Amino acid sequence: MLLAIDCGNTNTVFSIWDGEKFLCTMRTSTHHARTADAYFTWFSTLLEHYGIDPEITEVIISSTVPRVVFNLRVFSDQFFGCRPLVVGKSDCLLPALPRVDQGTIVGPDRLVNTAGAYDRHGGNLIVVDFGTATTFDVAGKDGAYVGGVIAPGVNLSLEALHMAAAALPHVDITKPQRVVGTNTVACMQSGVFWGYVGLVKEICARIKAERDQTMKIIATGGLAPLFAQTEDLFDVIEDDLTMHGLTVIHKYNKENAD
Ligand SMILES: Nc1ncnc2c1ncn2[C@@H]1O[C@H](COP(=O)(O)OP(=O)(O)O)[C@@H](O)[C@H]1O
Ligand SMILES: CC(C)(COP(=O)(O)O)[C@@H](O)C(=O)NCCC(=O)O
Ligand SMILES: [K+]
Repeated sequence: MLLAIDCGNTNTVFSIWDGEKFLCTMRTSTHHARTADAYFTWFSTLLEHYGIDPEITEVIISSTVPRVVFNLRVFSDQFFGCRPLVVGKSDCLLPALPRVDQGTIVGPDRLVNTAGAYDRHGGNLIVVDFGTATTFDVAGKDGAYVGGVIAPGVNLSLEALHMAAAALPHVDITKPQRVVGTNTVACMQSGVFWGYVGLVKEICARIKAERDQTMKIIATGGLAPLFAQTEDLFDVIEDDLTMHGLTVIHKYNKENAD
């Protein structure tokens, strides 16, 4: 079985893929100093809780935080006796090569999102991922990553207000009832929520105009459903898109290994 690990700047998600479906998904905060032993203690406790005893023989990792890869490699080697495939490393093949400026290192999560979305929907796509950053990943007709947009994440924006302004509290995002807030929290939520609705609409419209294409918009990340509540921002929401992309890349590497 395959263990797929998606490490973002905030959370690290582990999913076990039995070849047909995900058996379980587990989430922990991203912390580069977490040791292989600590991962295993957490991992095996949750497996026991779910009553799953999978035989993991392969591991694939996508990490936007380079430093965590070391301990995840040790985890993989020590507990499953295998060398993980790490997206973005030269020995990890991609179904389609990114078309970006020479020397640019694309976030592996964005390459994985693009591969996962292309596998499900074909080409000409915009993937909107509400993570620590909000990213727009554009897939060309052949499924290659052809560039995108990086904007501050929703929670990061709220946190930045709190950090920089003495009178602004820590606030969780929610859809405000009205645009005009009548208290500080409502004003902040309005600014970020409606600001993001506008940001998503404008960026997607401009991408479509620039590429002169109709493009399907796929949203992923925990906050995608919140933004879908209001307007028709996305064609589809898929919370398992990054994990699906990892299985696609893993399969491609197995089939094309020499
Ligand atoms: N279902 C959810 N509801 C509210 N906030 C969420 C949800 N899922 C994730 N978040 C928040 O969204 C932000 C990004 O999380 P995540 O998607 O895990 O980011 P990353 O992939 O960059 O680690 C974090 O601040 C996280 O707490
Ligand atoms: C843009 C990102 C910070 C998003 O990371 P995330 O929100 O998933 O933690 C990550 O994809 C990254 O570090 N990218 C490198 C630069 C690039 O993709 O062009
Ligand atoms: K992400």
